[in-house]
Amino acid sequence: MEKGLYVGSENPAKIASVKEVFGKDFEIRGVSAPSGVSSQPASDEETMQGAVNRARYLIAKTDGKLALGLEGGIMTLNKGLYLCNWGALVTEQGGVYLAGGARVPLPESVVKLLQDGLELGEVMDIYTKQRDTRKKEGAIGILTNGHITRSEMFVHINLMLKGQYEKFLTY
Ligand SMILES: O=P(O)(O)OP(=O)(O)OP(=O)(O)OC[C@H]1O[C@@H](n2cnc3c(O)ncnc32)[C@H](O)[C@@H]1O
Ligand SMILES: [Mg+2]
Repeated sequence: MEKGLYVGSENPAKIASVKEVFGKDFEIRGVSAPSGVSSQPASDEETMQGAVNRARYLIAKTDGKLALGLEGGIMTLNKGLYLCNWGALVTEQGGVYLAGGARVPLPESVVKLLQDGLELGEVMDIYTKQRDTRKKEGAIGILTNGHITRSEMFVHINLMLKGQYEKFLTY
């Protein structure tokens, strides 16, 4: 039987990114897992915690050899709001690997709607007049004119997680 890697999400953009990086060596299973933080994390700390919580939940609840949490959020820097993303890979033995993703400033029109209490996913749908932006190119795709999609951004995070995990195995 293939080794199982559980991803704490049913979002196709997240699952595709994990398949791309870990799919050769693991059977990838996407299942929703509670982040244990706000549905719209508002700092690096909270976003990272959401990723860790999702992964820890799945390593405890499943027979997976590895569990991976990916979390999107926003954070403040120099009075501006930025998109941020974190990934956490947790092993059966309880080891935790962390990696942070790309950050870009959020335009004022987006910030205004976030301050009204909307989630970034909802704001991006209003902004683009489309549905489910978060499952497609994501905020990062919209803000970078399609040069980096949400899935590609998570691929980068997953590669950083995979690399750290591999390094650990060879120590
Ligand atoms: O189903 P899950 O795995 O929860 O996936 P999600 O799309 O809701 O993503 P997160 O929970 O990781 O993100 C937290 C919130 O931030 C929003 N968000 C984060 N990154 C985004 C992106 O690149 N594009 C659109 N929305 C994003 C998302 O819609 C949520 O409201
Ligand atoms: Mg969510």
